[in-house]
Amino acid sequence: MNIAIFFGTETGNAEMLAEDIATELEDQHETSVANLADTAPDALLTEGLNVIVCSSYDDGDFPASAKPFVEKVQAAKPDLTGVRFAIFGLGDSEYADTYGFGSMKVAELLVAHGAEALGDRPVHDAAGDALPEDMALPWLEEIIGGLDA
Ligand SMILES: Cc1cc2nc3c(=O)[nH]c(=O)nc-3n(C[C@H](O)[C@H](O)[C@H](O)COP(=O)(O)O)c2cc1C
Repeated sequence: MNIAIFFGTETGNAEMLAEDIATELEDQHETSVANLADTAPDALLTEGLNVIVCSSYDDGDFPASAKPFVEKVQAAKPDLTGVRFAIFGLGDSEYADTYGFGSMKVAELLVAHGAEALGDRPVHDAAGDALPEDMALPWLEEIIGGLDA
């Protein structure tokens, strides 16, 4: 399957996780990794799966590298019908009022333009003990397994 992995980051954690996901999947799938900052809305796959890894910043805002993509979607208002995506958030529960809001807002934006969200939207908590890859890889394998079935 073609799997395009996109990351929205401020300080690099989402990029590291995106690379880890690609490394894990590349034996069995065609994978690519791209920064949302360099991504146009029409780069989202309509065949295969889009995986988005996105952190949260400031008051539940998008991280810096996601902002250009969000602005492009808001300006172009693309029809994203046929685009399927799975999204994984990075956050910190110390920001209790805006925990995981960056990934939530990206998901809402894509769905508002017709894309389909697959699975739930886990959020890795930087204040917790779990490693992001230990959460993200089983989550994604389950989603991919559902598509292969
Ligand atoms: C200044 C600042 C603001 C943050 N704001 C939020 C927030 O509103 N909500 C949240 O869930 N996490 C917030 N975080 C936590 C980050 O999303 C988390 O550390 C994440 O792992 C960063 O990933 P990145 O390096 O890919 O940007 C904030 C972190 C910093 C340093």
